[in-house]
Amino acid sequence: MTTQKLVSEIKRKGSFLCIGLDTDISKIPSHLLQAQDPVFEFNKAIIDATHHLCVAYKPNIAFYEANGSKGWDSLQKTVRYLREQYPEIFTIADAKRGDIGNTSKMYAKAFFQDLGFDSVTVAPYMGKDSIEPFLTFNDKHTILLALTSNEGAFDFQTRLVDGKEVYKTVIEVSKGWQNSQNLMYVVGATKAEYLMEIRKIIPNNFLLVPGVGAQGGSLEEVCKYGLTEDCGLLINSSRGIIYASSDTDFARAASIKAQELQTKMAILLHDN
Ligand SMILES: O=C(O)c1cc(=O)[nH]c(=O)n1[C@@H]1O[C@H](COP(=O)(O)O)[C@@H](O)[C@H]1O
Repeated sequence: MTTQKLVSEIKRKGSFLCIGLDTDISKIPSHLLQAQDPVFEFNKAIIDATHHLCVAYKPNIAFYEANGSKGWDSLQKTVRYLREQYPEIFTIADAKRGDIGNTSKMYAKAFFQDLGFDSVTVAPYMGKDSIEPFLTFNDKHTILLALTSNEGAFDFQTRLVDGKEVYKTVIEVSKGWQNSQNLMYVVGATKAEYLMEIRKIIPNNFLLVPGVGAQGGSLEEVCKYGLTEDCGLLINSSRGIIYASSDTDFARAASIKAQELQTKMAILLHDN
């Protein structure tokens, strides 16, 4: 999907919500466990109930890999379902990959070609040649971890090296790579106070912002410095939406939570 198309969907829906499909088999309502593929049935119900309120879904690959080949099957079915039923939705493989060039080439093939995701999250630690294979795909997006939402972000990312925070160096250097127009960046909602500085370096790039809801980040705080003319934000919530209820009404409960965020987003977009 092109960035232009993503922006037009954001404007059309009045939403920059990304729903995280961190589908944990141990948290799925018990009535679904008799289904042949409970994870897919859960995802399908969540998607059907919320697709009009969000612009993106982000399956976290760990939750699927943890179920072995069955998990990979559930993932494949989920992405196929999204592409066929809701082709206007932006899909994110939250895989946090990145390796030497020929290995990254295989990761890029797996997520962009085989599974058909629009984007994938990658870790910048191994540098340019570990990211370039992802960037060569047209109309696919590589989402680089910049400043993450967790406490461990302070271990390396905010450390000064040659007088500059490591996360700033990651953003500045990656901006110079070939096909860097295909880059988006992860900035945790719990780190909203850093966004003014980040926007000075990348005034327009899209940011994937996880950490509202369960991790305590604030939507309003993120928007204060993160919003751009073209929105420039995808705000993710996973547990706060998909586990709003553990009963038979789980999909409806998820749509109520998504609606709460979408309503706030529509106002923020309007006032921007
Ligand atoms: O890359 C991510 O999506 C990510 C980066 C980050 O800095 N923090 C973070 O929480 N995430 C992911 O975003 C999701 C957050 O889930 P909730 O805290 O349940 O909303 C999880 O899938 C995390 O793996």
